Amino acid sequence: MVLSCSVQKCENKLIKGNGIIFHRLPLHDKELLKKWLKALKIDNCTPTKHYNVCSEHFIEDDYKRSPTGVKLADLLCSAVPSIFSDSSNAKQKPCSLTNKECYEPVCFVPSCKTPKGLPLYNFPFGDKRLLDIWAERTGLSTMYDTELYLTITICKNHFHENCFHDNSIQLKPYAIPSVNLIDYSGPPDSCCLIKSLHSDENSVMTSTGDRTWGWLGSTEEFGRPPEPNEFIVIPKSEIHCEKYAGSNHAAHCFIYAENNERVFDIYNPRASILMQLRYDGYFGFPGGLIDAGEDFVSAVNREMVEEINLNTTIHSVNHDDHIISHWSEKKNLVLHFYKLKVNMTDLIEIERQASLARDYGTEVLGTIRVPLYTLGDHYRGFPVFLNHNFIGCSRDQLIAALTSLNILTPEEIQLALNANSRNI
Ligand SMILES: O=c1[nH]cnc2c1ncn2[C@H]1C[C@H](O)[C@@H](COP(=O)(O)OP(=O)(O)O)O1
Repeated sequence: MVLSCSVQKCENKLIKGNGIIFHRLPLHDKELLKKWLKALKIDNCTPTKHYNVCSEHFIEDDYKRSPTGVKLADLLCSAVPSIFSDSSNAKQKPCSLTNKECYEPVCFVPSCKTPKGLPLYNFPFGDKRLLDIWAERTGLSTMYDTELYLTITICKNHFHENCFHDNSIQLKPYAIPSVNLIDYSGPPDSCCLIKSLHSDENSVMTSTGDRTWGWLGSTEEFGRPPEPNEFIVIPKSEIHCEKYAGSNHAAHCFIYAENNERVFDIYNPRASILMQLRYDGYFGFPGGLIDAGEDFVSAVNREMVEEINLNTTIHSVNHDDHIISHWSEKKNLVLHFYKLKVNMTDLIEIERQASLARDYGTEVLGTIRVPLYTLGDHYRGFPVFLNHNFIGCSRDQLIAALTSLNILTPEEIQLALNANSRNI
């Protein structure tokens, strides 16, 4: 069905490139709605969201402007339609959005002077959440029917180079604009890795074109077994530097409590540390990928709510809790690691709450404690644990945290690393 203007005698329709856009009745604002209904002479009807008023019924001044004065597609919150074919009081020129400063074939972004011939991209009108991010970053309201975005384009100059398939102008599936935008000043993003964006499971492919991964598709390569020395430590002072701006980032957390209560009457556990069994069979820490526009600390706190149901009003991580960051050039992935110290009573409560988490049973198959002691054969206990499979650089993170927090001495760690089942 073609969207058309509901105003009497107006025959405007949504046609790509005609520059006419449509507005719904302001159903959320009673006072304003009354004014619209009166102006539209429909105050005796029940207003519905299917009533559309085209831009021909508004004056220029009804529209918002960017800081540089370019007219936007968004109405001011006081705007009321006032131009009708039988109207005698139309003092100003009607808003004809066909003018070239905003609409095709130019880039929608305010103040962008698209050089001729630069590729233009349509808004992702098929994906509501992705659309919201594009809209927020370009200063466009998402109040409209998504069809309206067909008339608006954004040029190549607003995407980081990592948003494109190799040597092409084809955008990757979850690319988001992040460059040269007045309404966005965060780091340049390559791709938006918000899981819930992956709405059409079957269409999500891995980088090798395999369609069997559902919404894991776009991130599955991060979980591939690392090559020796693939992850290198990056100095704290460099984690925000330009070099890593186009990388994907993830943040995970070392939750621990001091615990010297003897196990089996003999072993001192030193500390209780939480790790988790992941959906892919690896051990890892709670945490995850950083969403577009999110900072590392907010991301790790959010992920801990999703994965272990952490009550972040009681326990949360802040910037000072950073332990270490690693980078894999091959995966274009930066992994940040934080600490969260709690007392034993709280740690037990965190374990209890974990089974109520949103991701429990799907991404997370259980919370575990790391055995830090070594049994009488010098192998079972911590050495065996270190021989399991760990995701990403989580084994290195575990060792870095144990060392930097003085939970085990470097010698104790080395002993465990050297311990070998062949010696028993
Ligand atoms: O605990 C970890 N330590 C270091 N790297 C990790 C850890 N867990 C995962 N990773 C790596 C490898 C993963 O593919 C990416 C993304 O993390 P993940 O937790 O899987 O992210 P989501 O929950 O899917 O957002 O980081």
